[in-house]
Amino acid sequence: MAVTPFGTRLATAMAAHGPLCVGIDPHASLLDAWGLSDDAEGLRRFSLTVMEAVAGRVAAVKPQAAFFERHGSRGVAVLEEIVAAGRETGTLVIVDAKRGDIGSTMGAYAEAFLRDGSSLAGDALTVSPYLGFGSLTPAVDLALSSGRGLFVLCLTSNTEGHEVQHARTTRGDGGTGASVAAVMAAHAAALNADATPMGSIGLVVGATVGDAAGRTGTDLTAVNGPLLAPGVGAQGAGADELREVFGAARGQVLASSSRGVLRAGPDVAALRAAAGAAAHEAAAALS
Ligand SMILES: O=C(O)c1cc(=O)[nH]c(=O)n1[C@@H]1O[C@H](COP(=O)(O)O)[C@@H](O)[C@H]1O
Repeated sequence: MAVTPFGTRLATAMAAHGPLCVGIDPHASLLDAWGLSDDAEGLRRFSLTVMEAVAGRVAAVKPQAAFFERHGSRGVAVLEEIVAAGRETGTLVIVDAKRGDIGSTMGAYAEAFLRDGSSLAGDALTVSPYLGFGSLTPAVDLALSSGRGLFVLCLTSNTEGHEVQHARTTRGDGGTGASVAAVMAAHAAALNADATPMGSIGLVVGATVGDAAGRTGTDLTAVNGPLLAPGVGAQGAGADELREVFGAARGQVLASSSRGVLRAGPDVAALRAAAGAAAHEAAAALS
């Protein structure tokens, strides 16, 4: 039986629950604020509480791998539990591991995060294209053949990203070419061509980047794939910023908030209310 592509599954989830992804970022300070120990057991209780609050109620969750890896193998086992919980509850899981390496090694990362049967394989993976977009080919191939997706870093929410992402490439004749971000977006657009309602190769474009897409000549409307927008909430972006950054591309935006929602915990009802409010705000901003 043919698998349903990630882009289709995400579009359905966004239509049902609104354009919000809840980031699961168990910072040591949040574990402490929730009265949990900074160890694998605290991490597990934190993460399962977030899933209890939002699973089946938001379009996606995005566990940030570093916060699990810092607890060693027991932390990674908790990440596996979250991936399994997503599958059981029908909640899309974007594993935010930001992998990127030479193609032969990228193949192994793809096997870990995108292969059917791998305990770390959610529905999509964040990847870094800064070893060259072509180095991601093994991940692109496995994602597309398994009905999974990728979110390729394009214009990240941190200001340090400019020196790489806003830099101009050199044309064959030696003249100044497109920006690096625009080149990454064009690669994604090519992979998503003809997909409906949208393709499975998304981009990460921070909600904090202001008019960066325009300044770098990055055509977000042409991507025809999901645009993951972290930076909502704790990094200061809200409805106005989402509208400014995405303009006519706003229909494909999945706004992402971690601490802005997680700070409402550990009470499940309060977490659920915070996620609902964030989803409502994102929907209003992006409609
Ligand atoms: O890929 C990401 O998710 C990401 C890209 C980016 O440009 N900026 C960014 O903040 N993120 C992630 O999004 C989350 C933001 O968390 P909050 O600032 O707490 O909402 C973190 O897990 C970041 O690693």
